[in-house]
Amino acid sequence: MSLMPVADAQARLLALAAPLPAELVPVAACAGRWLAADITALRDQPWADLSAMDGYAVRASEGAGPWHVVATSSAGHADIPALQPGQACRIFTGAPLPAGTDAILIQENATRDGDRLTPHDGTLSPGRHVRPLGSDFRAGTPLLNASSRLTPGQIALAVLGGHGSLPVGARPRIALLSTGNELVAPGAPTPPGYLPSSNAPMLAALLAALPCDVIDLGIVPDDLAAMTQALEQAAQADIIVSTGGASVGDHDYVRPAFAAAGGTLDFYKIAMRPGKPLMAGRLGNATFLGLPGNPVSAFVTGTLFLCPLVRHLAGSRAPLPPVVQARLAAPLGATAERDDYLRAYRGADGIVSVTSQDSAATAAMALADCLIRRPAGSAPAIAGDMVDIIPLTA
Ligand SMILES: Nc1nc2c(c(=O)[nH]1)N[C@H]1C(S)=C(S)[C@@H](COP(=O)(O)OP(=O)(O)OC[C@H]3O[C@@H](n4cnc5c(N)ncnc54)[C@H](O)[C@@H]3O)O[C@H]1N2
Ligand code: MOO
Repeated sequence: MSLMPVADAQARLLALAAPLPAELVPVAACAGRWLAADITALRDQPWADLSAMDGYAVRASEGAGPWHVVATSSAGHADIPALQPGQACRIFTGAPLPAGTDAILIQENATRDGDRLTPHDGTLSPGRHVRPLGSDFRAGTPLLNASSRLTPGQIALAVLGGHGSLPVGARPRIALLSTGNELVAPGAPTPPGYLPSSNAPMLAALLAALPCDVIDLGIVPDDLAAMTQALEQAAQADIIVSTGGASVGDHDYVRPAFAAAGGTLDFYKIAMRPGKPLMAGRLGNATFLGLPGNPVSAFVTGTLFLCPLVRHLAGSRAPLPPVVQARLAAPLGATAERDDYLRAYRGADGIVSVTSQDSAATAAMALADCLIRRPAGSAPAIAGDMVDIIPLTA
């Protein structure tokens, strides 16, 4: 089987499943979700001409005063009587200006003696310290576009626009399966022949910044029947992810088990390093992603395939990780027939690839804050060359 280019494999993976249906979610739970519809303001903001300061509402044309303070306006009250010439209204931040006033004299700039109010100087322009009705937005104004990923600021805007719930893409459910007779649970004793299973906690951490629910189904032994049963059980989820058992060894049961469970494989083996034995397909209503077992390979393929799939199902229309250009601090060798995704970090003099690029080298991987993408067939690069990098952020 020939190796599939990374971009083709990403496109095929995303084509395997449509975004999940939208659901109406209370605003307090909408952070990081993708909007499923355009959002329009249901109210004017501010709802009236409001004071931006604590002080007195007056008529600016009477700037020299003095005024007679006859009323009080505070936030949460709407029925303030209209003022006559020569009258002022005590007012607090966020309160509506009475009819007949058009400016705020802040209290630090005035002297009050009983009901008599005198400004310290006579200059006051209309609109001073006033937030006019609808100056933030008017009812009917488009506020947010479908497919935006909701930020804290956008949530504030939607709430002030009158929305208590928003239509957002549903949270994909992701079932994780770790395969291998050699694996024990994190923190469990590791007698000779055993090692702690790190892939599921790593993937859960990778997904923690995305709106999704992770179900860790634990460690499955290298056994066709056990793996087949585990896959059938996992098919309740929207996405099934396995790690390990993806290669061609005698104990690599994931592909035969996937077939035995009734799955349809869409592609296998990608032209990338690390991550070559990646596979994807459909099993029932779930999309299946089989990641290689090496911890670094699982991390890189999790970043380039699993996270985009989750974003796509959750409603993102640009689910692939952004690629940016950056300057190399040190030379890099040529690449062969696969794209290289080098673990690297952004140093003071540019991008530095970590010392070991072995797909089992977790100590080196843990130093990385970006991946350098080097296409197959690249010539050697020297310090100062520009390269593509993928920042390792959610
Ligand atoms: N003859 C060939 N051998 C291999 C090829 C090949 O093309 N021909 N491909 C190599 C490549 S590339 C990779 S990547 C690995 C992937 O192998 P598997 O997906 O089958 O992974 P395993 O054999 O199950 O495990 C590999 C390695 O990773 C450790 N591992 C597995 N799961 C976990 C886990 N949850 N936490 C921590 N570490 C884990 C496992 O113990 C092995 O050391 O195949 C190459 N071989
Ligand atoms: O393609 Mo493998 O993931 O190099 O170790």
